[in-house]
Amino acid sequence: MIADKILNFIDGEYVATDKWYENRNPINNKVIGMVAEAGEKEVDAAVKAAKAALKGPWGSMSLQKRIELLEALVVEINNRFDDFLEAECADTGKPKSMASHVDIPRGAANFKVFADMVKNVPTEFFEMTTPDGGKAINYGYRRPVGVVGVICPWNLPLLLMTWKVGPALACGNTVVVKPSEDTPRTAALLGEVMNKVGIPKGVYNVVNGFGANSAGAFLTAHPDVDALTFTGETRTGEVIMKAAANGSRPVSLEMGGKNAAIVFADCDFDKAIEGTLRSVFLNCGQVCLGTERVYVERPIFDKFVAALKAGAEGMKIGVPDDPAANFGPLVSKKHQEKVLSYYKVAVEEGATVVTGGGVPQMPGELADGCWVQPTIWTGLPETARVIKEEIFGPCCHIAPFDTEEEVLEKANDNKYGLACAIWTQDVSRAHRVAQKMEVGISWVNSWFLRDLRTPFGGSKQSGIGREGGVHSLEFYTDLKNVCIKL
Ligand SMILES: NC(=O)c1ccc[n+]([C@@H]2O[C@H](COP(=O)([O-])OP(=O)(O)OC[C@H]3O[C@@H](n4cnc5c(N)ncnc54)[C@H](O)[C@@H]3O)[C@@H](O)[C@H]2O)c1
Ligand SMILES: O=C/C=C/C=C(\O)C(=O)O
Repeated sequence: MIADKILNFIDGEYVATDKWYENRNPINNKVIGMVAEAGEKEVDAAVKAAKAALKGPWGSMSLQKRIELLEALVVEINNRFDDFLEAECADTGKPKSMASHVDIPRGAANFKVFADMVKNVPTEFFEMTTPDGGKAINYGYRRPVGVVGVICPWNLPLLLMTWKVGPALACGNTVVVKPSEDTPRTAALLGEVMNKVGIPKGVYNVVNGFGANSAGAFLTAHPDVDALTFTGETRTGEVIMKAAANGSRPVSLEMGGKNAAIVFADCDFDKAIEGTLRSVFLNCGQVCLGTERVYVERPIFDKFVAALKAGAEGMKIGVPDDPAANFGPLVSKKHQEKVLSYYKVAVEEGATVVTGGGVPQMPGELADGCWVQPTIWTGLPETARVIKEEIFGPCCHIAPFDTEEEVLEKANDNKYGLACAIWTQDVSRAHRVAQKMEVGISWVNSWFLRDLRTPFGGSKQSGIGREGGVHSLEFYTDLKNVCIKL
């Protein structure tokens, strides 16, 4: 059952407001619900509830009990798996075949991994000699940072929200989440799960709305929010960083990308094609780690372009319930307009359109949806806008290269530095290139293979800070030292 009213979740209660906005289904752009937009009053109530919860049962709860609650959350998310799947696919239009393997399982795993982490990771201890010939010991201990504001994007809504809420709660914080205005459903549903397993009131709060002059800006400006964690566009991250400067609050920013795939002639060709098809087209290209620039060593360039074209043309476009579909719509009309404007720019810049470049013909009411074709270009100079700017759509440019130095120069010539995929069977070259890439995450002969204990984040304008594993503990706790003279 898809809810037709999506409410805020404040202090354990669902809260309506007198301001509503439309929630649309991207497959046909039909209104399928109304979202209660939080104003300053509701954001303030959510932050106050989160602050009070730190002083209530949550703040005094033993670590063991907290871990048990997080483990219960994992079980309950899995019990409600189909509800989360329905909600996520209604908001995004993505194929259920994908969301049931990526989005929802990771929604649960993001609680499990950080419950294990806080159980198993020790803090540091140092013994020292003192000037009088005696001894002192030092030990570190971690305290929650407090109320964490969590600002989320729309591309992997549950996955990216729990990626921050999981460690925040594991470390004993409370949160106020601002989901993307386009995808509020799974964050709201998680409130039911929190209540069901007995997470105390006020620990998890959700406020709906937009960015500027709405819930996003009210949350980031609130003086009782102690830290801000954000995933989204680089320009928005900069605005949030400015807001965080008031009160010297810490920020963690996971932002845009313009990721390269580098394909050497010695690669396992079929695996490189299969991996690049995923990295360009998964989630209709709406993955921050996705490939939008492909560099292929010249001896296999023509063969690679032909095979990627065949793969793109073999994508099965369809609605979430179609079990064969592996390619859904973009998230909104606004995003469809943005991606199509880049399709136009590519042609104006002189690209050869290898495949796609427009809107697929869809039957009946689906014709009003946010569909675009999988698209491949060749023939552009490196200065072209579609090679430099993040599009966040199912498209890539493929260029040939002749030497390792040349491809490193080109792949690194971008303001973003999130991720890359390197395809080669030469192990020395794999390490060499991976380490020279100016990115936070290099995949070799794979893509989006995630071990949640590893550092995750972007270099250059793709981010500030790392989350994942112990790195999340660094952000979500205040590490203190106690020095004791013996
Ligand atoms: N690096 C990563 O891990 C990662 C992961 C996913 C997406 N992304 C990036 O996210 C972008 C797509 O997501 P998006 O379009 O939702 O991003 P966005 O920046 O437009 O919005 C993200 C969130 O910020 C909120 N927001 C906007 N303006 C705000 C303001 N002034 N104050 C407070 N909040 C504000 C939005 O309402 C939304 O909830 C892409 O650039 C993509 O690369 C990065
Ligand atoms: O769209 C961006 C994907 C980000 C993925 C993660 O943050 C993750 O896998 O933890």
